[in-house]
Amino acid sequence: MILDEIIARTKVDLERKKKEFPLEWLGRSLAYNPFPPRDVHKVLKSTKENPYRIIAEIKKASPSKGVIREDFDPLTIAKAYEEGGADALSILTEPHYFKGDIEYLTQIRRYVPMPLLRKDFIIDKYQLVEALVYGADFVLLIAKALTRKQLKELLEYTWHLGMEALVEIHDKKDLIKAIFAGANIIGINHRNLETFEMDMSLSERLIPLIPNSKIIVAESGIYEHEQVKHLHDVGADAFLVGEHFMRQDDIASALKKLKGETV
Ligand SMILES: O=P(O)(O)OC[C@@H](O)[C@@H](O)c1c[nH]c2ccccc12
Repeated sequence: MILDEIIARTKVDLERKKKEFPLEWLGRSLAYNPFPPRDVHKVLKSTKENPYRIIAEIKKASPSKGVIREDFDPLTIAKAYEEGGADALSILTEPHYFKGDIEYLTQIRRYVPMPLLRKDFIIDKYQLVEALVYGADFVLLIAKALTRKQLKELLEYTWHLGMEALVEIHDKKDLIKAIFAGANIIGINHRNLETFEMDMSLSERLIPLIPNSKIIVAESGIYEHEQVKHLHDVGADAFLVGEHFMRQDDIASALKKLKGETV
């Protein structure tokens, strides 16, 4: 199972990092944290003026597609996303399967003003402190990768650090976990992380079960404005889009088009 494999690899990396750079050291640098986390609720909640909130993803590769973008410069991509009007950015930091790098967070945070999501397989508080130190405003927590207790603990520690979390779900069981943990932002991933199968109707089936107060993010497999419109009609506030943008020459125009603007 690919999710288990990625998590096993993440654990190995984590043990190594904890030895090389213990949490106490990492925590110490926070006394001078130059990157205080910013509020993401306002940015992600759909409004009449700006109904389609876009979280634009920076991702070089994925386990299902291999390398998606050869000519990969995270800063150039971040600028194009800013120009296109992205509301937030999702930065893959997982190094082996997605060819990400935690340093991208800091580099991008210094370069563009949008809030940043650390997109990784978070299973330990250490990674949350790391996210904060490197400049993330919010983090991904995958319900399927965590027990109820772990999810709740990691979510509460995320808030303790002043950040927010996008809690990702793929079925009713995950949704119950997310609600139980108290998630404010719920992401519905149309892609099954264990089989890579896509189910674009998942949002319309799960959204009616989610309390109104939550911010809802539709994730994966989004490439055209019609989909965004439909997902917004069924209740999504924001849209997480990666591969479609990564395959464009003119990323800024693609983003505007996805929002339904004429370019
Ligand atoms: O590239 P896409 O199909 O637009 O999907 C983006 C994003 O949803 C996807 O990268 C993603 C969603 N959840 C994840 C969890 C881990 C890694 C990646 C993901």
